[in-house]
Amino acid sequence: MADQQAQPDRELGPVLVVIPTYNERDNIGKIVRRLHTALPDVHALVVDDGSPDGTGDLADEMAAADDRVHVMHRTEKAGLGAAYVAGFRWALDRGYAVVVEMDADGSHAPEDLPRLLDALRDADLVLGSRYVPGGSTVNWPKYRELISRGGNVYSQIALGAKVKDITGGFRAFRAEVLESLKLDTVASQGYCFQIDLAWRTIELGHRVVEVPITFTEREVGESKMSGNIVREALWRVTKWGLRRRGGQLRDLFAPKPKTPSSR
Ligand SMILES: Nc1nc2c(ncn2[C@@H]2O[C@H](COP(=O)(O)OP(=O)(O)O[C@H]3O[C@H](CO)[C@@H](O)[C@H](O)[C@@H]3O)[C@@H](O)[C@H]2O)c(=O)[nH]1
Repeated sequence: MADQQAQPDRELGPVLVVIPTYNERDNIGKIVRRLHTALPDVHALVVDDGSPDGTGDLADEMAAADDRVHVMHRTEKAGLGAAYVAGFRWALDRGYAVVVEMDADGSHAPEDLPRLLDALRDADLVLGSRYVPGGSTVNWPKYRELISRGGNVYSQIALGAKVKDITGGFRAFRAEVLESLKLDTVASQGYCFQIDLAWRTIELGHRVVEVPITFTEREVGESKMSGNIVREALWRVTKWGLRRRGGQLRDLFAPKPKTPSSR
């Protein structure tokens, strides 16, 4: 069971914030300090993919000095999705009740997390949303906003997803919901991991709500966004969408069960 010190809220239980890192040495200390100023009792797990800039070593020093900080070292850069799945398993094995996704680079404000956790009292997954009233982006290059908005519109059309920001990476899950998502079958590596998990959650009928957040472009370090990440999202969402339409067509043409009056 997770340390009781990690319990910020009697109703929700212990919270773990999973922070994936690749070359975030100049960001990780600051974001964890901000997190613990906003919510002193939550725990943080840094999932580092062998960052060449020494992020993992710095995270080890932070963990040695503060028992609310934990570190998972992975050998090589294997994508955001794989890092999160490993972090989620770690959380579930240790009995955390709430698992949060958050970037290391300050794009997501830890000061917004109390609002996400408040909303989780009446939900199973809370999405920090840039595209609901009150949400916004700051200093994001126009082309990034275009890709992000385009990805959301495409997901709405292909998957019928009703949420406005299915690609965002600041969100809070109830642990039992994560357990239900069949993490073993998650193959998404890049940012489409976000769509994958939100879509699985919606499909299972869990309660998903959006809370407005401000996403602020990082000031230090580089985004890991690439053409491959966009292409992966495109083909996976298209595949899921076609599968969904196939299912709908099958239902439409499936022989109807005979009712007693039609016999
Ligand atoms: N461990 C690990 N961490 C990674 C990897 N790739 C990225 N990260 C970490 O994941 C976080 C987000 O990566 P960025 O590359 O900074 O993301 P972004 O371009 O700002 O994209 C944001 O917006 C996307 C679109 O809405 C989101 O999908 C994404 O999650 C993120 O919030 C950062 O903490 C970064 O170090 C990886 O392969 N392995």
